Amino acid sequence: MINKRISAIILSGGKATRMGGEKPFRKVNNNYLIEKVADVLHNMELPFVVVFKHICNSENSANTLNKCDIDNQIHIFKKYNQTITFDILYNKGPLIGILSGMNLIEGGWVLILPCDTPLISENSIKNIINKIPLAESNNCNCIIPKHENGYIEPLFSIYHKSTIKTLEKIIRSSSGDRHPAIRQYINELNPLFVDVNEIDETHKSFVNVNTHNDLNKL
Ligand SMILES: Nc1nc2c(ncn2[C@@H]2O[C@H](COP(=O)(O)OP(=O)(O)OP(=O)(O)O)[C@@H](O)[C@H]2O)c(=O)[nH]1
Repeated sequence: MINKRISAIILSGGKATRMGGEKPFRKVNNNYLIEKVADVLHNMELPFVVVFKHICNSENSANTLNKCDIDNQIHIFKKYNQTITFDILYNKGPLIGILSGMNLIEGGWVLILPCDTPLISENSIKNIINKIPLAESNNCNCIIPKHENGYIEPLFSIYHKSTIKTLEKIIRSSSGDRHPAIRQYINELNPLFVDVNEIDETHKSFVNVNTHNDLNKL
């Protein structure tokens, strides 16, 4: 049984422009893409919040979710019996997804996962969660996998709920159409960077699906 101080957020919004939209509900074999990630969390008995895109499909608030979106979202709610929610702002990128999910989580550590990593393994999640005691003893408030070349995996990371104030500040100060940068969030935190090989030596858990070609290769 996983410690209840840990919850997860599955980021399931975004425009998915490279895929032509609707990334969470693209079919992989007989499952939706998002179910690959949700199944792993479900098997681990980790509570989670799924954050879908803002209920308006455009700046025009009259253009809201269609029936198919809603049916798919209800399917996820019924299948896992976990909270589903929506971005509180339109088109602001993954940070608004994290904030929208964190708003519904009482406290503790929050594992952030994208919906588009169908090769994610239970072991990789256990490995990052096992870094929490080290983060706590070093007063770190997030745990971020890092590759040898310096590339980081901020959407397969753990953040402490106490970082929500920093997140709100960054989102509030962002302007125009540009998405607030996740790097800016991390720069204001005290991260524990961990070698990706300690999380998943195959790196498969970090492989994300962006195009139809990526989907066909699975
Ligand atoms: N809730 C939420 N999730 C997002 C948002 N933007 C991206 N994501 C999620 O973050 C993960 C990585 O997304 P990307 O592939 O970088 O962006 P995308 O918008 O899905 O796709 P592209 O438009 O092709 O870049 C995916 O799981 C997305 O569902 C957002 O604005 N809100």
